[in-house]
Amino acid sequence: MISVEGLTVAASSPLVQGVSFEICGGERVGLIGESGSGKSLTALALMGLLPEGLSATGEIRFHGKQLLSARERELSRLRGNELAMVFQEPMSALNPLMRAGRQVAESIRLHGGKSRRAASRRAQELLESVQLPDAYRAYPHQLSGGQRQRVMLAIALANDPSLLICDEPTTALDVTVQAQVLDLILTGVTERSTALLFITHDLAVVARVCERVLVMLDGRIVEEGSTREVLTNPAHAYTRKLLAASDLEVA
Ligand SMILES: Nc1ncnc2c1ncn2[C@@H]1O[C@H](COP(=O)(O)OP(=O)(O)OP(=O)(O)O)[C@@H](O)[C@H]1O
Repeated sequence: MISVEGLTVAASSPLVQGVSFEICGGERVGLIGESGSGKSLTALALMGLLPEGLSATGEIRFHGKQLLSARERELSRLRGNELAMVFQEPMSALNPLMRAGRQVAESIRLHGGKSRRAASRRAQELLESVQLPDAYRAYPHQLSGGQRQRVMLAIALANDPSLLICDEPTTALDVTVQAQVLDLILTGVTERSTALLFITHDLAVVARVCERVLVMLDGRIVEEGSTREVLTNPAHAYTRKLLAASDLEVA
């Protein structure tokens, strides 16, 4: 479904180097590694959203299409439709002046060609599916951090994407809220057979959510395997260090 081959992201020097991996339809893959290891830049390169001044080389194929050489018009057609992303900070991704329900509905209308009425109805259903039945008319500032992140999830899943990328979606939330948002992500992708690339530095989250895991260090993938394999029998010294530093108990 998506395959990344020799992805390098560079400013004046390389920040991500020769990264290769594949994600199959419906597969849930974790991307772990310490701060600055290149996880977010890898995700942004997949979305075609790298900050100015950074350039990507290599190959990213999504359903056979080359993304790195795709025109912006093609990429924006894919984003929010086939390819969706949830960021760490929902407030910066939401429009503060637009009611939550309308933001979900707009995302449906932009890609789905539904009538205004049908899109509003679907937006309400999506808000119910993330357990926010009363949020349609709320503005983002009237919602809590966890509620905003659930609105973002409803927007990201609105058009049944084939790949959802989550970049530390629960890091800014309270622990109890984290678990709820994680469950909703898991349910949302499972129901749709959406593949998931989940970026986190929390191994417990990986153990709960992901079937396979990629470990990044200094811009490269240093280990990959099934979550169980990597967490019970890590091959790379860095992965062993990550495991030792976590309080994860792997049976
Ligand atoms: N716009 C930019 N220009 C130059 N360097 C950048 C830019 N964005 C990120 N970097 C650098 O690239 C490296 C990788 O950053 P990235 O954000 O991908 O790390 P990360 O693994 O996602 O970290 P975190 O867990 O803190 O989000 C870091 O050293 C960072 O300082």
